[in-house]
Amino acid sequence: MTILDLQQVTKRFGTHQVLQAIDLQIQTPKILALVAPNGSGKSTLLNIITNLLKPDSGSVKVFDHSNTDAAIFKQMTYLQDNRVLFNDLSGAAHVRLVQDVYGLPQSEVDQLLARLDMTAYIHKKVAAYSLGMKQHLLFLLAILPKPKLLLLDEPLNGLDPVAVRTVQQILQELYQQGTTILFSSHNLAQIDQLTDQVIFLHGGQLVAASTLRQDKQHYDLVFTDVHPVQQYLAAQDLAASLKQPHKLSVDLSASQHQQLVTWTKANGIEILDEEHTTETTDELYFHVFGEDAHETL
Ligand SMILES: Nc1ncnc2c1ncn2[C@@H]1O[C@H](COP(=O)(O)OP(=O)(O)OP(=O)(O)O)[C@@H](O)[C@H]1O
Repeated sequence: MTILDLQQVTKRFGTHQVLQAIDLQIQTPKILALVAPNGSGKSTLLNIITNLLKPDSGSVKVFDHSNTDAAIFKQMTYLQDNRVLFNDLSGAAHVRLVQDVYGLPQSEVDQLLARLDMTAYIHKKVAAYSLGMKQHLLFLLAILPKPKLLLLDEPLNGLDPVAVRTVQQILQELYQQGTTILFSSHNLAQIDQLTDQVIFLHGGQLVAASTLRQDKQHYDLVFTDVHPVQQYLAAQDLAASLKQPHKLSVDLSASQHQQLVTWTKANGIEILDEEHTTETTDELYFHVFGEDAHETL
């Protein structure tokens, strides 16, 4: 069974092509982060998956059913932004609505209320909630049904560090119990704490960070003779920087690295030391979106 299957999904607002032929297949449970600058179409994509918005073309299937089939909502929940909450209702009233629909025992609700430290304000009206309190409530409502597919639009927004940790722990537990989690976030360090599976939405298309990570790694290399290596790398169009008299920093794919090793051996140059690091999501973000992204963060 395919958990999520998006085929050639497109969406345009006026002349703005927000999503261009998006394909995304999730076959096994995972935690997947959706990352892009503001206004790139993350919410649009999540809204299309949950059938709140119709794509211009393409198809969306959830657990092998069309996303227009209401039955999928027994297994899929969605944390949207807090405008979906009712200001005149208490948090408890929101919880009761979800509890009734999904037939959830009170003991489970109480346990989560305590864990999320919400008992002090759950009976107050949402109108009196802070941003963080609303975010807690949205998160609680989304996880209560123990969905098999959990979609979260910026779930860590407005949460203090303790709450971030609790939410991260709960998400990890859900994942370990078989839930697939697709969430958007701008906080790249928090993403790295949760998952190494990241997809960037760039120019209306999805780019998997894993392909970029596998593609290039950052190498610090110490050579017996650095000058010929600099010439070799320049001839390959690879930008290397000299860090110390014998040390070069360069981004290389696995095959480029192998070729360099072969070339140094053939030319009597020894690699005295080698360290390589995988790019963090933060580094990859700037790699994908460039400096323009800085202004939109
Ligand atoms: N209903 C709509 N009508 C017209 N334009 C829209 C509509 N909804 C979204 N857009 C536009 O589509 C683009 C993508 O918006 P979206 O909210 O999906 O981005 P996002 O990546 O979630 O942004 P953010 O990170 O700021 O939440 C934006 O340019 C936005 O102005």
